[in-house]
Amino acid sequence: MHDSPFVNDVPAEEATAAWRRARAEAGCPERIPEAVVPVGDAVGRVTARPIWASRSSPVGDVAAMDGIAVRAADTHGASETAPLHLKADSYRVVDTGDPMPDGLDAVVMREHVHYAPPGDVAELLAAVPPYQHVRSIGEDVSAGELLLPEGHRLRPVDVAAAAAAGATELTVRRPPKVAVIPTGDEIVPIGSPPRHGEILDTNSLMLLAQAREVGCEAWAAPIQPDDAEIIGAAVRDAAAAADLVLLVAGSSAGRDDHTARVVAAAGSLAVHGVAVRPGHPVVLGTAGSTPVIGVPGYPVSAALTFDIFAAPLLAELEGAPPPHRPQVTARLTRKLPSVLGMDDWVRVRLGSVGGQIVATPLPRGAGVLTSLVRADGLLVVPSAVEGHRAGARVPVELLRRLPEIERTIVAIGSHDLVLDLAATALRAADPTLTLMSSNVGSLGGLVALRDGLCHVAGSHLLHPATGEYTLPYLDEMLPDRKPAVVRLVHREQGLLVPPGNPNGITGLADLAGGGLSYVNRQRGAGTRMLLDHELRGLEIDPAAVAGYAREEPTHLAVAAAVAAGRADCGLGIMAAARAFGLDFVPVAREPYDLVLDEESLDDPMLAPLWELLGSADFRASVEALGGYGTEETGHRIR
Ligand SMILES: Nc1nc2c(c(=O)[nH]1)N[C@H]1C(S)=C(S)[C@@H](COP(=O)(O)OP(=O)(O)OC[C@H]3O[C@@H](n4cnc5c(N)ncnc54)[C@H](O)[C@@H]3O)O[C@H]1N2
Ligand code: MOO
Repeated sequence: MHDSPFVNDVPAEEATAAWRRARAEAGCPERIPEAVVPVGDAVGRVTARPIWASRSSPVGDVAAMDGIAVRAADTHGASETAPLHLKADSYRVVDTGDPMPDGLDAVVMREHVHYAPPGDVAELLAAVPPYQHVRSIGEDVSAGELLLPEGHRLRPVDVAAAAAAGATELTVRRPPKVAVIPTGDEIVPIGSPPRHGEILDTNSLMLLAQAREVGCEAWAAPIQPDDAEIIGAAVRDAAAAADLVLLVAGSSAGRDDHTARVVAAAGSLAVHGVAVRPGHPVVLGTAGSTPVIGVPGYPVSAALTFDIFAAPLLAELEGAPPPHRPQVTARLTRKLPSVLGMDDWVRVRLGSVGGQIVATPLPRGAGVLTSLVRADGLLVVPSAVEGHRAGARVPVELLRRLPEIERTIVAIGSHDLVLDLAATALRAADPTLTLMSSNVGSLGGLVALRDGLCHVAGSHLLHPATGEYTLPYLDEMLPDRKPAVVRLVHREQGLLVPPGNPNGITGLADLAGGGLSYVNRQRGAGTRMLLDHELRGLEIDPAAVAGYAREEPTHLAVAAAVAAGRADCGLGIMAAARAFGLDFVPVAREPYDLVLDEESLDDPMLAPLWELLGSADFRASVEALGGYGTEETGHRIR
């Protein structure tokens, strides 16, 4: 395997075991050395020894309330009808926390004491039991008691209790030291404007922050060129100073991918390739007696590699339990294919519909870091499972707190920028409210609504026979529901063309003849149905439109394709043209509606959305996007 440039994927568990054996053989320490630190600096550290109380807290009996200390026996028989009068020499005024005066064993709260003439006689209307309102010695902790075991990550309450129990210093594991080594001739530091072909070193930024987030001391070496000797020297230097080395990129089979060879030369190569996706070309090994991870360069792979391999090792070195995220069961809002033979780590957005958590898979590409940015959870499709059908119940690890997930309006269907605008406005007004919209096309949205997987479905489905939008589909698609329809906007659909409209395109009629290349939307997208409808009207055969078969999933993706010169035109909304500096040739004006269950109209969580749609400010900001009409925004049309 050492000589092969090819990645040889092994199951994650096997990889972990092989790496553990290699670390033991190389003499890697099982634990990080101990350090004695002042209690005040110990939060976040892991105890290397148990913490025993050397002092009781409180150190003696103390008053638990402001009032007077008395002898309980003296108060026998006191009642409303037979008030008891205590002279000044048989009680003492005390405040909370004062040591109990000798011979006195109970406290009467100030509120229950009346002073009778001559002013220092205390009148009690009730008897008190011994030790009323007294905190006795050791109530919190007694000398000799075990306060915390070894292997406990110290929290603010822990260090306070340790100090109360007599500790001034604690024996903990010092923070693990993590060295990050970015590699690659094309990698440039953050802050320098990258030229085409150059890549910003965002992985170092992220990996350092991930290491620090789990309590490590972390640093990054300078970016290393694609040179095995130079990288090897950097690995040896880092290994001499760190508890874990993260060698970034160069992990796969490219001409400049040296990681596996460098690690083999610096110590031992235990694993090259794990059956996880993303992140499969990961390298696990040692350099001297320091563990090394060859972190795949793609950002999502890099982030997940830290989670899957680095974080558990770092916890182990500190003698702490491995990191763990809470898990929930969620229903998938759409089908999720997955390859056999790989654990597939899928990023999902979550919401709660009808009391059930629903999960919408995000884009899978290992370079799509925004998929992790937007993720509320991680769903692992195990290697033996070939994906899931829509509606399937799946386990999801939470990346966001449940109460936030539960306050998420789930919009599925056709996507529109106005929904993004609404999402930001709703969040600005209420930081606990999220509007999540995911794009599966108008038809997909109505299917999700039918199956109870979303709150609202965004739709602009043209019904060719009637020329009406969305409404004619509802009885057919949602026979068991009582759908309501709220108008979001009218919007202008048109051809997105390069700036200056170099082909002089005037409308869809120009697609006849096949001289222009077109970029289409996916089946089920309202924009595609509009195209088909218009082509029929113009008697143009779709098969004769060059590029009809090329599909993009969103308006913005169509705009990006035109901007990059991959097509001469594509149908989309004006706002997408603006975003990419394209020209726009109007084709049609269509309504874009939100479809929902009638009873959802009264769902308090959705109320801020209806309020927003009625606000003049919001309408003005929609109009400012260009190509939108808001005269019916927020109107219920069914
Ligand atoms: N023939 C094969 N090609 C690839 C394979 C494979 O198995 N066989 N695996 C693919 C997979 S999966 C991944 S993941 C990547 C791993 O790439 P490397 O670790 O070899 O890294 P590079 O090729 O040098 O770079 C890839 C990519 O990573 C990004 N990158 C790299 N460094 C940084 C950094 N410091 N900050 C941000 N981003 C970084 C960058 O986008 C590079 O283009 O290989 C596939 N290919
Ligand atoms: O395995 Mo790679 O890490 O999918 O992108």
